[in-house]
Amino acid sequence: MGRVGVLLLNLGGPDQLEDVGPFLFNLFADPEIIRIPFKWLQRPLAWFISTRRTKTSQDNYRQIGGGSPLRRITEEQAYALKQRLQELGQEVETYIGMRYWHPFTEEAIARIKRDRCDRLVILPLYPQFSISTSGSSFRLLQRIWLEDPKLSQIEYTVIPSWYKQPAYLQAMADLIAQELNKLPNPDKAHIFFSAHGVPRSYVEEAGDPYQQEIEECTSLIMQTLNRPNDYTLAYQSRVGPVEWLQPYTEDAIQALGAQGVEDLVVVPISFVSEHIETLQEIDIEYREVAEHAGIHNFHRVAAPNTHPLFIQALSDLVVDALKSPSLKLSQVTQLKKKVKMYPQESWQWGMTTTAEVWNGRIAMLGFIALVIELITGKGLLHFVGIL
Ligand SMILES: C=CC1=C(C)c2cc3[nH]c(cc4nc(cc5[nH]c(cc1n2)c(C)c5CCC(=O)O)C(CCC(=O)O)=C4C)c(C)c3C=C
Ligand SMILES: [Fe+2]
Ligand SMILES: [Fe+2]
Repeated sequence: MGRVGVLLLNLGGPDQLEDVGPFLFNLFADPEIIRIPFKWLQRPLAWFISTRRTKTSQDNYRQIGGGSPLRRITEEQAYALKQRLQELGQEVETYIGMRYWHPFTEEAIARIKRDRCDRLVILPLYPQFSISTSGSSFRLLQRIWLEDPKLSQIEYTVIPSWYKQPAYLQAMADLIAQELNKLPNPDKAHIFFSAHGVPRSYVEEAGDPYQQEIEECTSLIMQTLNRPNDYTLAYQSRVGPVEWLQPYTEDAIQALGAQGVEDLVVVPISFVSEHIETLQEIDIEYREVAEHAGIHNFHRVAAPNTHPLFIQALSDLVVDALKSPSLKLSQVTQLKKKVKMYPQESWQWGMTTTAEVWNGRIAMLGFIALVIELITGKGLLHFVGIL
């Protein structure tokens, strides 16, 4: 079979407080994260938003020890996966390609070339597909492949999403059961799935399958868990002025408090490692929301991290991918049906209707921003919540 590599894709996170600004710049400079129809505006806007957001974001990272644990945990997962595959008689080398921070995807590809891999399995560490996560990484890889003809020698296959994988569902069910079993009356607890949100337009206009995959994943986990508990699904981490998938986690927690729920068991559902959204947003911010809503027993289910069943899930995915016909990066968007990656075909240079509408919107926004800033001394983005 030759040399086999497994490329694990993830978002990346700042290792220390000084990294927060440049990390945020990389994130907002990604057109799959902020969709604007003018390429030239992307980087100035990314610079503007990241500069203004850095302090708030640093305060959050300070609360979890001054940096993201994502790199360390992803390295542990990569190591455990390699060990397990070795036990199964499958020698592989694992590589980590982060989208917005070290080790960058480009660095991983350089190592893959240096090691002369003949076969490569591309495995995003996101169980569900979203344009903003796996989609963005696939897009970047497609560009890297186009720019480097040598890469065409590597026989690769992509795993687009894997939220139905049985060992993954069992790992999630086991982690939930562990938390429920700590309670005096486990059946009474309300299980609260908190998924990372995306803007509603991703699903409704761009055809992102994310919401459907999250919903299906949640019910599959509940079936696997096989307990009588009530459950809710809500979406966290909204940023910016537009509407995101609803219900929002904070609203749903308040509604449950008003209904008299006393025990809440929160399950982070779109990530497979601890990071700022679990350690800070859920454990600190949403715990406080729950407390105010009268829910005093707030519990959080651990992320899969290196749970043996989760590592088994990853290794099963790799073994299956090596046996199946290969799936190319260009085939993923077709497979995910009508997903429209940025830039959408209708967005062209010149005076197209879309460009005209956007020119008008931007001019109007600039004017409103100026008036607000003159009256209040604060910029518009402060009010729309992005800063
Ligand atoms: C499935 C997971 C994720 C989706 C979907 C997603 C979409 C998405 N995110 C932003 C903006 C931000 N994300 C930030 C951090 C962050 N996001 C994810 C995962 C998903 N994002 C993770 C795992 C992390 C944390 C990494 C870490 O440091 O541990 C941040 C930075 C943190 C902050 O300032 O709040 C921003 C900003 C958008 C706009 C978006 C969809 C369009
Ligand atoms: Fe995010
Ligand atoms: Fe957040």
